[in-house]
Amino acid sequence: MLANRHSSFDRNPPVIIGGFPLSNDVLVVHGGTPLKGEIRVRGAKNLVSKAMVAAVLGDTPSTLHDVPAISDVDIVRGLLELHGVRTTMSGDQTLRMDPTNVVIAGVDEINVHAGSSRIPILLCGPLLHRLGRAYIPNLGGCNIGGRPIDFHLNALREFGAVIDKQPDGMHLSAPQRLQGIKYTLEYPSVGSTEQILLTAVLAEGVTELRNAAVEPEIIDLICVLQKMGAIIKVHTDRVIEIEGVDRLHGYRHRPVPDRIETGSWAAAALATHGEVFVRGAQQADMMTFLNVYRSIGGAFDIDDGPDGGIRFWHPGGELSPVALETDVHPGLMTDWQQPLVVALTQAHGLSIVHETVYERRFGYTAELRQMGANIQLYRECLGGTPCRWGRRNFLHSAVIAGPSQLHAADLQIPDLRAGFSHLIAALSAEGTSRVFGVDRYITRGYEDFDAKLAALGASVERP
Ligand SMILES: CC(=O)N[C@H]1[C@@H](OP(=O)(O)OP(=O)(O)OC[C@H]2O[C@@H](n3ccc(=O)[nH]c3=O)[C@H](O)[C@@H]2O)O[C@H](CO)[C@@H](O)[C@@H]1O
Ligand SMILES: C=C(OP(=O)(O)O)C(=O)O
Repeated sequence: MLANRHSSFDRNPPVIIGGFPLSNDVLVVHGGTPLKGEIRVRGAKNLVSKAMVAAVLGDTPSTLHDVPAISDVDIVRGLLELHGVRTTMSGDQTLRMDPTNVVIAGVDEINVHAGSSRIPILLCGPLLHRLGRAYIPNLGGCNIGGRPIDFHLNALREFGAVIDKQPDGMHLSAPQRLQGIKYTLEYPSVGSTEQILLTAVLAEGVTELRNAAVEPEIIDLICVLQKMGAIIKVHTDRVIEIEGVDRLHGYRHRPVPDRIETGSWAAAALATHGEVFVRGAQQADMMTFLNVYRSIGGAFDIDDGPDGGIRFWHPGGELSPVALETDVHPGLMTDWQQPLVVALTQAHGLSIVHETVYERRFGYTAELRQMGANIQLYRECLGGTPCRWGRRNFLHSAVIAGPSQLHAADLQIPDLRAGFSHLIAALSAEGTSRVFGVDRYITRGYEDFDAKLAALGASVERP
């Protein structure tokens, strides 16, 4: 039985007294110690889970190396198993997936995964191709905005899928082989681009996708699909062309490293005046982050030899304020925003952060304010570019006045990256904080973070 902390939590919510769950899902953090040492990042959460879904498209087994031990991987593994894909994980975190006998899973079994992650919707195309029908439970993922799935559903309908939306999930069928489409995304959504890729590769004819997302994890998914036998051309200006083929086989793949985890530890090094070597991190996909890091006053050094990585540190002196906008790739990734904001509470002056990808990704700043940070939220687009959330009553711009001496607090984590940013804040604050919800949220995307914190000399304990 695979671990699924989310669904078991959802079915058996802990007793809550005084606003905090009474469980051992808490990390006690004695702040004030600079993080110093080395940790390793594995394959990116946002590629590994999609590559696992891609394995369903093949008619022979696939092997994925360097899979992180995170709960999102457990969830997708559980979903694949329910669909008859046999999975085995070896000691070095290599995952083998055998999709020879894909079956339709029971609705009740699948609903155990309702609300657990965003990944189930990506199974639509692969299951429709393999079985002619699919059942997709309601999605989960971080609560950072409305996160509609209209682009996914519109595209699937154009491919020829019939969709029956029910309160507890979606039943889909493909009365005949899905057909290639010409589709323009309203916004370069990562998930919708992956949906279209995973559906188009086995559809009949050519699919032309315009305004596609081109995040490094998407390019890596295209590499996976190409290894499986797909024909995919990435043109300039966000145009992707997919020539449908009749069959795909298994793949063997080593994923791109997790650039979000890398950025998170980098921000932690800066906020705690520390020095962290992130083994496995690669420069190319971190370029935008590295520019921002340097502008703030952080230092880094790149070792691009075999088994190299990136060393991040606070070089001493004052950190500088910056004006940032999150954006689709190659812009500054939204998932870096939350850890970076904690580092910006230590910069001297006013920083501006305009979140243009999600409309509600600043909720976590309430706890930072409680710790002494000076952060004001605004409905206006404070960056250079008006975004989709301007004039629509969303607090999606932040002004951070620093530096602030953070002090300890009890913190309730609201989502994955916010959780890591709360952890960074607690590590850099004076005194002892309790961070609640670490197992529920942080394990979604950070492998073995207790051990990594210990390796970096953090003073943390489990009560
Ligand atoms: C598992 C995974 O890979 N998650 C990542 C993925 O999320 P995810 O794939 O869910 O994010 P999207 O890129 O799809 O979402 C971006 C924006 O598009 C909107 N949208 C999306 C789909 C749709 O049908 N309609 C619509 O309006 C969303 O509400 C959001 O405002 O990309 C995000 C943007 O890089 C990252 O923050 C997430 O970490
Ligand atoms: C938003 C994130 O993930 P998800 O899309 O899985 O909720 C994230 O990884 O920060």
